[in-house]
Amino acid sequence: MDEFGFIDSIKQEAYMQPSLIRGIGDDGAVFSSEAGKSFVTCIDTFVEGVHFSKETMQPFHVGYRALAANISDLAAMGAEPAFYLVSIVIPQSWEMKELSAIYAGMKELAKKYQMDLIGGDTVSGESLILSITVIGRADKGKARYRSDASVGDVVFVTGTLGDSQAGLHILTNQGEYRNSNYFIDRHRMPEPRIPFALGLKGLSRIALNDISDGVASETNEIAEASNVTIALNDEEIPISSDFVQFPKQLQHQWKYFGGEDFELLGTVREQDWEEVKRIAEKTNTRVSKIGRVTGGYKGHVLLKIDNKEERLEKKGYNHLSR
Ligand SMILES: Nc1ncnc2c1ncn2[C@@H]1O[C@H](COP(=O)(O)OP(=O)(O)OP(=O)(O)O)[C@@H](O)[C@H]1O
Ligand SMILES: Cc1ncc(C[n+]2csc(CCOP(=O)(O)O)c2C)c(N)n1
Ligand SMILES: [Mg+2]
Ligand SMILES: [Mg+2]
Ligand SMILES: [Mg+2]
Repeated sequence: MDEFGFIDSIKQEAYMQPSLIRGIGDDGAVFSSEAGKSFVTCIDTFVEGVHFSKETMQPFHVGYRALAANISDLAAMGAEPAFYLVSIVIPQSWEMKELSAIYAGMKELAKKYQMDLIGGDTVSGESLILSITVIGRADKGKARYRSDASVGDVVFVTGTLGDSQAGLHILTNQGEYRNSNYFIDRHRMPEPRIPFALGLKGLSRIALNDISDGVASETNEIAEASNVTIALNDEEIPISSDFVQFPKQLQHQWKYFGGEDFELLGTVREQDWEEVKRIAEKTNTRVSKIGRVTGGYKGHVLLKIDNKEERLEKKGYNHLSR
């Protein structure tokens, strides 16, 4: 199969989004804007040897995880997913059936959110790289920013933290672990929190960020963007029941600095916290209050742990720490 045959093979037979005018097959895709809506776009890249290896993921997971990370950014912006474009760099060593499986992984998740694949690019290269652009829409004035935290807000997080790195650890280390499939799935097939994020549309103000690099890094991002201090409480950080089987030091490392959990971190007014809990229940999403926004130092995160309060540094997965 050549480049054009490949493009034909990944093309959807029918599109789901009514605003799409022209999808795959021309120099660009065309879709119409909608009254009262703003577009939101995000791009993230997924690289063999950096984000995955043949040891940690099957081709299906590669596609699923790469698109999930992008949809998670749409959730963090309060946007409803609509379209995606995929740029793929393909090494000689990857077979056509593996490439089809990558697209099957993306398609499974795309179908869930009625997203259409409307374009991309195909080139050969040395390692497998997927770069995905997603396009979503938010009601005008309702995109959610990292800069919207205010003193007095409740800080919350969805799901449990550290599971993805526990899964990666299981996949790359020998050993017997309880519930290993749960942790492996959390690493390979994270669930973007779209229903929860869209359920919060009614709130007048909420700061949101998604956890790709670890809650320490993302909490610092909100604190910096909003010019506030955020105080977290270690005892309130949610972990899954079998997370305690790992050494204490690894638990600490993974939940604060591990990343790839793709949970949402947010801050809301105290009086809106009940509504957040109601929407979480309605959308089957676990949510936990983990701290408070306070005044004082601007752009700092403090962590109460073992009866001490210390600074939680903006450390975590960083591609350019050299
Ligand atoms: N190479 C780049 N060129 C232009 N803008 C960039 C580049 N890299 C990042 N950005 C922009 O910087 C901001 C922060 O991006 P960042 O990638 O840190 O966020 P994220 O996608 O939520 O996190 P992650 O990549 O860890 O999932 C975004 O506005 C992003 O578009
Ligand atoms: C084989 C293998 N080795 C290491 C890791 C760990 N890892 C890679 S990227 C990243 C942060 C998120 O990246 P980004 O900021 O690009 O979203 C993390 C925690 C992995 N997933 N697979
Ligand atoms: Mg990014
Ligand atoms: Mg993000
Ligand atoms: Mg990152």
